[in-house]
Amino acid sequence: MSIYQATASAPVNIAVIKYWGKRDTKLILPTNSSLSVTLDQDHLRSTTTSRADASFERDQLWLNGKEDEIKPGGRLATCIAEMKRLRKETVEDKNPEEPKISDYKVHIASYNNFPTAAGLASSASGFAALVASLAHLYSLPASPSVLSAIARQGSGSACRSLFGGFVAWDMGTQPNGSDSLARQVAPQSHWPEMHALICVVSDAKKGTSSTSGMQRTVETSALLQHRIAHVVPERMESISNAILQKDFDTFARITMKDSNQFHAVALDTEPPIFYMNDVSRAIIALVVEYNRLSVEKGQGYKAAYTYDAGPNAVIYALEENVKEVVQLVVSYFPQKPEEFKDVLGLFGERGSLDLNAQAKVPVGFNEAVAQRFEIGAVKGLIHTRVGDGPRRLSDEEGLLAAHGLPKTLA
Ligand SMILES: Nc1ncnc2c1ncn2[C@@H]1O[C@H](COP(=O)(O)OP(=O)(O)OP(=O)(O)O)[C@@H](O)[C@H]1O
Ligand SMILES: C[C@@](O)(CCOP(=O)(O)OP(=O)(O)O)CC(=O)O
Repeated sequence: MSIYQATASAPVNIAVIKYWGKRDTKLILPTNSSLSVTLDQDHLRSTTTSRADASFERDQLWLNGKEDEIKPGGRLATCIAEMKRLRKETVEDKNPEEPKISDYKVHIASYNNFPTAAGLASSASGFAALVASLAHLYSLPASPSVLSAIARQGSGSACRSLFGGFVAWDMGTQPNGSDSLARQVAPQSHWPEMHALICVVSDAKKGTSSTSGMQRTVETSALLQHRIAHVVPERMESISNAILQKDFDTFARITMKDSNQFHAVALDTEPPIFYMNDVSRAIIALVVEYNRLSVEKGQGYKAAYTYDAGPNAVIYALEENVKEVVQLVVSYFPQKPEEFKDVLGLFGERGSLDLNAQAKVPVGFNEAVAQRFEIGAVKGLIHTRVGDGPRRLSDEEGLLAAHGLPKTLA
């Protein structure tokens, strides 16, 4: 008897032009286009196994070993139903020899190798991995662009995780969402020197979810309307060009301005929404001073901070400058030795990184721009880089056991 099963992993993406606001909350159609960098799934990823079987009684999903309810009409149910529809229409109806597995219920097990719902974009990698694994299970001829329209209905930002590299989500104009799709601006190989340092300020579940926060902004913020009409269209074009020309200075300026404006529209919401805290703002001060010094030396901007709907910072920097940026952050936010994940081996045997440094800042750096914090203010640093899109994994890497329940429950 055949086993119909597939496993895929998908990356996280962190936007540099932020998506914030929906014009259609059911189809998840945004009020502005957005653009992100896909991060390397060697470090942060969601892995999902899907299986279809005639014996299954209902669609079920386990996230990190715990069953997550698939609410009728909810986002998970919509994505699964859309994938079954694609299987039926593009495979089974066209070829009667194909098994009618779109009629079977599915069991899905997923695992995030980083904190879920902590502002580290788990919904993005999660829905991208879900859609990618179902696409393999159903042997769909669908392109990443078609799949992006389905992942979008799980979580808007998830549509961008269907591609590697630098990815735009074009807002589209059609009421049915047919042109609200992700598109690759440049592949990972175009600018592999683009690295990212994630400063984990908090890995707790956040107070105001992106979904409810952005709707409140749409309903109450006049500044958001200005952003949508007059700011984002031009920024989308300028940052795409900066990426194509590998112009880090322009990339950094736009990235930081857009993060600032996103948090300004959050503050302009009624009641106001605050996602950043004192630690977030101190990291901004460090990056600003670091760039000031670099511009003074005639070298342009060398680091760019960005914050999503939470206090964690993501700092983009070119590979050649990452060591300096890490050292700077660690000088103000000392780390426990085990909490700096030097996954790319930047510091060898940690020879040149002083995890408790008091004053390891570049010459000329104004140390008064921020106070020095205690161990634990930044709970960990994750160094990663631009990465590729979803990957199909082997059956050995599957998360479901023979009986169709997660291996972790077996
Ligand atoms: N691997 C996964 N498979 C399916 N769904 C997932 C997966 N990971 C996360 N999700 C869904 O995404 C939700 C978390 O999304 P939420 O937007 O609250 O947090 P986040 O994605 O970490 O933060 P943000 O999107 O603001 O950066 C989870 O509660 C779950 O419903
Ligand atoms: C600040 C953001 O990270 C907001 C992400 O919002 P979500 O994609 O999580 O929202 P829903 O579509 O309601 O699921 C910016 C971005 O990723 O572009």
